Amino acid sequence: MPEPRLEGATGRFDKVAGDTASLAGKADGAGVAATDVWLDALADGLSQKAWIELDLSARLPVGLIEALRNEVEILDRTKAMEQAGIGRGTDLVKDRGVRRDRIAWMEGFTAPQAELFSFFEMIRLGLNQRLFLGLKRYEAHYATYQSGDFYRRHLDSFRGRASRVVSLVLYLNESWGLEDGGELRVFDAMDQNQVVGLVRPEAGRAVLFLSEDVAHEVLPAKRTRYSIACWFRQDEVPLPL
Ligand SMILES: O=C(O)CCC(=O)C(=O)O
Ligand SMILES: [Fe+2]
Repeated sequence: MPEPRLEGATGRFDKVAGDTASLAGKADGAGVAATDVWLDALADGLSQKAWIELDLSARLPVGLIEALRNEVEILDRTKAMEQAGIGRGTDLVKDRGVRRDRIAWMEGFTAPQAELFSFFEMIRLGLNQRLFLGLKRYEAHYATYQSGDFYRRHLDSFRGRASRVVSLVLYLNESWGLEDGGELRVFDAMDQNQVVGLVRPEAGRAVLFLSEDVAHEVLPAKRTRYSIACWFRQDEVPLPL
């Protein structure tokens, strides 16, 4: 019975679905229904194969990707980005043999970040409603990989920690060619030696995957590569990853 389910979905979702519709420039019922169908596809992708590749360029407000790229370019140029590590707090290890990117955590205060955060919030609620994941919040950072930088194969979360549950990576790079390298290599959730995807970090492309199950790796970039990584988490306060 699809109708009652959809009605229930939009009912519980009113505020967020409304935000999304206005983000997409259509505040009508069709916009809300289209968002529901899209969220269904995300949930299906995660539950069936643990990861999904997306094109968010038409889903995000016009100009947002460019505005975010401008922000990260400024952060990068002003040396406001810090060497990324592995782990958190006292467990944080900065190992340049594993990852070489630099990051800047997002606070959501600038207009582009606030718009992006309302989009993340819509995804958080949409996934909770469909997959009962109990995602309480999300955290996000910009990342820059300079030419030669990489991030070796890893999982974003360790099983059983109930911390990072769903990962989302959004790319911000215009005209990224094959010769630019820097693809995200995605491994099978069941067999970490089997490559199941190679995602070019082109502006508007994104990947969504289960943080505990899907190993992935950033191949060496051959020019500066900008992205945003976001993690939807089950814990209220940051626990070690
Ligand atoms: O930028 C990417 O493609 C993935 C980054 C990543 O795996 C991470 O930050 O954990
Ligand atoms: Fe990762």
